Amino acid sequence: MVRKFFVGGNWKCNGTAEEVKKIVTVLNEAEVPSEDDVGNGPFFFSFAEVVVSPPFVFLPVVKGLLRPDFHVAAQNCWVRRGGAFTGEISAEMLVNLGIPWVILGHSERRSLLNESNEFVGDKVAYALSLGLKVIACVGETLQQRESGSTMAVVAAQTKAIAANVSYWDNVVLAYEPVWAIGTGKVATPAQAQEVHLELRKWLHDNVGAEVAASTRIIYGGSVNGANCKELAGQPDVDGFLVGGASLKPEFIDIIKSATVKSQL
Ligand SMILES: O=C(CO)COP(=O)(O)O
Repeated sequence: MVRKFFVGGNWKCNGTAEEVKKIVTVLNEAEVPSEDDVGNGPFFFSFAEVVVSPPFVFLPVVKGLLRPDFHVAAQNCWVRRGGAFTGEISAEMLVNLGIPWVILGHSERRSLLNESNEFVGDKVAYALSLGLKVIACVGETLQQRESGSTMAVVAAQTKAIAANVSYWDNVVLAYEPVWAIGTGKVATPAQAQEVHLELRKWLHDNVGAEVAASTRIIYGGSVNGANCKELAGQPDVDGFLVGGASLKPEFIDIIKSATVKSQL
């Protein structure tokens, strides 16, 4: 089963107009492997799908300047049709601007803005209904991990997402343990693989074998240029959602870790 390696850069609430242009220049000048470089391994992985997610206000400029083989994502969108919702950005607006992807259910929104599993599920449903592709995030807190409830937590989050998906080709599942986000404390490759495998089993048992085999499950949480290769070597890690390091030139090294798949 071909699962194209996926590397997302979540810029979060960072950057000035000048800084954003500089990051785009670095991305545009990067030499990244072609499909030929990585497409001949036993799993026929082709070169990574790269999606960067600037803050809303920079989306048009980034989309306008970014190389055509990389794409952009919004970091959120409103749960239903736009209207009298001050401060919100609707899925219709993203479609209107030609933004193909949206990140939904990020842990920072779940914890800081109280987004529940159901609310995230409703957002997923609405975004998908308009043809947007969704990076849907799940992940446990340190307390949940230490109390042994990691799988129960991510399964409940995934269930609320899955209940709203009928076409899985437009969904990437991002496993982002909260304790690893922005902390410099990355999950070990074994810890990441363990949860990714469980998530794939969950998809197998609750959605179907084909969806489980074809859906990209990506890891996020303190991924950097130094740890990405070992993580990418895990069989059920299909790419990354990168925060801090996506603002730096080492993001290119993370993209290049896609080549690890062809060497497995
Ligand atoms: O939240 C993340 C990506 O969505 C991960 O952030 P860091 O890579 O900064 O830990």
